[in-house]
Amino acid sequence: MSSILIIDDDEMMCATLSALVQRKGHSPSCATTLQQGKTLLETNDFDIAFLDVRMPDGNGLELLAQINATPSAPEVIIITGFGDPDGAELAIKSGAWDYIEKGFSIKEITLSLERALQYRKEKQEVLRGRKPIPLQRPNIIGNSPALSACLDLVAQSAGSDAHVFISGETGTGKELFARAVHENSARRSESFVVVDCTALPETLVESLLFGHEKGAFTGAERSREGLVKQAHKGTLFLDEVGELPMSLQKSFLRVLQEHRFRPLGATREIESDFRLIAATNRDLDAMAEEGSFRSDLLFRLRSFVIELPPLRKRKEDIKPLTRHYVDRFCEQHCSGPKGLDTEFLNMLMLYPWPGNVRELVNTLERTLTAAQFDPTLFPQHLPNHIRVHVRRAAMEKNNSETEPSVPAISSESLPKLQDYREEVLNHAEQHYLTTLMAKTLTDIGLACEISGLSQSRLYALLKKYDISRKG
Ligand SMILES: Nc1ncnc2c1ncn2[C@@H]1O[C@H](COP(=O)(O)OP(=O)(O)OP(=O)(O)O)[C@@H](O)[C@H]1O
Repeated sequence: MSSILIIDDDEMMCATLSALVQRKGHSPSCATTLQQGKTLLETNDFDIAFLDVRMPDGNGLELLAQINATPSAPEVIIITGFGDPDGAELAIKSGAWDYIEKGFSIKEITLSLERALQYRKEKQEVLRGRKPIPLQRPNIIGNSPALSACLDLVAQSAGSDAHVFISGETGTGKELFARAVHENSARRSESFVVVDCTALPETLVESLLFGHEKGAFTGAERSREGLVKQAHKGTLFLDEVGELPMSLQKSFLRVLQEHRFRPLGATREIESDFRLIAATNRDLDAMAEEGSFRSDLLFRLRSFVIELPPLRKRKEDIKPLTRHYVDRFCEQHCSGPKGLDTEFLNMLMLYPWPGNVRELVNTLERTLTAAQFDPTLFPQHLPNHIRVHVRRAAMEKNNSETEPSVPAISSESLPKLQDYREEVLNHAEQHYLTTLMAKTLTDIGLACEISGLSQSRLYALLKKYDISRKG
């Protein structure tokens, strides 16, 4: 039996919800003001709290933080005004478990309550710390604090059946982590079904996801099981969920809530008990704000969030990743092990890797092709664009550290104007030439073209100021 708190100033609503809660075998308590609710929360433990937004003594959402801070921290189901478009958004942003509009049906509220209770039960099982199972992470390389925090989340999610939402830039390992969640869950022996939402053809999307009966549409010569059904008892991985067509988001939300759907042309609904993992590299909050992604679906997807950091924010992982992939490629090509020069590793550390781990892996493969039989990898084996980027960034940094300032003079010992002018000129010339060499990466032809200097004059000036002609 669970304890349910109902905070609503409408006494009829309190009575209706209490009766429903009792019928389901739980114990209800009612509060008709926020203050009463607070007092009950201080003296009792609750599993679920129904919370009305508009209360006579304030806004219910303001109580959310306090509810979360109580020892029992019940899951909160917000009751929003009927047709209040901001209600759902506010509830989502305030961190409630669910929201429901006034005027709800008994079926809706029962479903919401049951799901919240199921979620709480699973969460508590995880928190109670059933014997920790060692995490399976065969293909995930790296031990940086940022990556380890994500692996901790994989371990936590392993003990529950909550939907998982993985965000991160392209190539950060979202699919790899989705597989790790599946491999560590109780569903590991069932299928892991990948749906790439960018590759779903608009016209076939429904039939691909939900399946169809023979003759459901022209060309449907045989009935076909959809991807959602194929994930029965296993995991459904929706990659790039931000690309899910708007037309399908509503029906998918329903499938997510009820785990039932009707294949095209079928007369009866079928069931699929899948766990959902969704991934994206897009800003779904911004998409929800501009109306291209349903905020209620986003709310459902985000039961358990893993945010993968970009590689540039966990540079400690670059070295073990490099060692792992270089060894792997050498083994695949039977070329014997290769050493890694310190400068080579330094250069990898200095590059920002906009394509993240995928870009690093591809780069290493290209590098090994360039290195052929050389036993050690040096910066020279790296693709040009990486060396150019790193060198340029270093030179620009040096340069910005030596920004020119007008040479100082004092009123007591003023130099002759001609001497001072020459000193300022030398100073400016030196700065110009250092910047020129950094910009052109010491390409003398290009430097002459930009500066308008002849090659011999340029050389003379570089010599005068002791500026290197080599990068
Ligand atoms: N921590 C890691 N250890 C080892 N390999 C990794 C790691 N992270 C990513 N990779 C590798 O990088 C490549 C890209 O990973 P993955 O496809 O999982 O990224 P993604 O975030 O799903 O990319 P996208 O957003 O473009 O779909 C894969 O080859 C994957 O094996």
